[in-house]
Amino acid sequence: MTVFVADKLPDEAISELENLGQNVINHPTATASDLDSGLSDANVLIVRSTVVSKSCIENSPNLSLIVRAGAGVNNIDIEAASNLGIYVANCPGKNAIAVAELTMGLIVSLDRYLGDNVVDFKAGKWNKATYSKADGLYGKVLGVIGVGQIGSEVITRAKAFGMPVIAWSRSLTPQKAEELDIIHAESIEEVASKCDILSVHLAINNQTKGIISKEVLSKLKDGAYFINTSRAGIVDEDALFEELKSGRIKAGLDVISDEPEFKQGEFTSRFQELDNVYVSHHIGASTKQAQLAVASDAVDIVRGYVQEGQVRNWLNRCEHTDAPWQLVVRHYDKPGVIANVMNELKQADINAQELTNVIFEGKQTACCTIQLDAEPSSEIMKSIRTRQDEVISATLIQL
Ligand SMILES: NC(=O)c1ccc[n+]([C@@H]2O[C@H](COP(=O)([O-])OP(=O)(O)OC[C@H]3O[C@@H](n4cnc5c(N)ncnc54)[C@H](O)[C@@H]3O)[C@@H](O)[C@H]2O)c1
Ligand SMILES: O=C(O)CC[C@@H](O)C(=O)O
Repeated sequence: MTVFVADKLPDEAISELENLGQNVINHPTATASDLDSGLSDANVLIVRSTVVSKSCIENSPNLSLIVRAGAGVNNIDIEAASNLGIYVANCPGKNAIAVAELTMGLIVSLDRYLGDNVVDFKAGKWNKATYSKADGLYGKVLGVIGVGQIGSEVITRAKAFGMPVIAWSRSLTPQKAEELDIIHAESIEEVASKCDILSVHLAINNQTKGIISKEVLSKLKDGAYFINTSRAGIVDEDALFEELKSGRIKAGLDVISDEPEFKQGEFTSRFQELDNVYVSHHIGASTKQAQLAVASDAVDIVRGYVQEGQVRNWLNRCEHTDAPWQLVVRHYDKPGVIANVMNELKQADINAQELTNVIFEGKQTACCTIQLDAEPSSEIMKSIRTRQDEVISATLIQL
């Protein structure tokens, strides 16, 4: 197989892929436009933030697996991949600690004006007078939106700072909050109005786009900090800009909507004109520790695929087929048995949606489970059962 790596992965990961016997094409500086015209040979594509568009997917005839070496998958056109039966997988949680560390770093930096301290120092200015006005973090309430892998790591670290935590997450119950020793909020607005620092850790999708709305931001206390290390689209960025311009709040952002695709070069952003915002260069995941952990997970996904045909962390699998019937056929393990069962179903225009076949010790017998979109008639069932040299039993289950 050919594995195309369209982003920077550690050298160790490239060697591991080669050691799997794969033909590896390593393109660490690839951009979306490099991929848009398609990859003629690639069977597997590994990316970090590089955009994998519909055009790339539709013009890559041999592509069967896309691995996101990271958590968020909004840079991959998953619908286009699903339409062509291409697996999409990611590496969740492997960079969560790194992002949580940056989150705490942004909070400390805002409180102590660390960015400005350094800029003034390099410019030959001593400014203890201005930078001695930090508030301190102990006892400040941290609001967390999204208690997933990163949100959980942030909570752990906030507690070590002596910061009480109030959180909202779609699956956070009062009981779970009690177990985590945090305060449960009924809504994002409630968190925003009660916290001193609001940090967002949601995945971006149709439901979460713009979820940190103008209204949510307006609920923040005067002097509050807003931290975003998730995705720019989670927040109404125009509303955020206006709040920051008014000087009412401060922000630490690792993600902004005009983030350049290139890794190094000149660029402009409206946030550059504001003193009360620190923008880091989308480096949440970029510690050596996290990159090694993510890359090793990505290689492991490829290993499972090429060696066992299994895709770990498969994201675009249909969770529920809605198949109303399941046919379980225990059978002798010999050629044509499943084909004969499928032929019976085909003649009745019944579609098999998911099919698994497992084999018993001794390799004499096997069991095939088939999910069906319609009920086979008693004649079909009888016909399947009649082949006694092939079929041990055939059972129909309504799901
Ligand atoms: N700055 C960086 O470099 C960096 C690195 C890693 C991840 N991220 C971003 O952080 C996000 C979170 O990462 P994670 O590892 O914690 O992921 P995760 O899957 O563990 O957590 C995602 C959270 O989003 C919530 N969520 C998802 N869909 C939702 C919906 N429709 N409504 C309400 N809540 C919803 C989940 O319930 C969960 O709490 C990623 O999706 C990615 O965009 C950024
Ligand atoms: O790979 C990166 O540099 C960023 C990854 C990060 O945004 C993620 O979602 O995992």
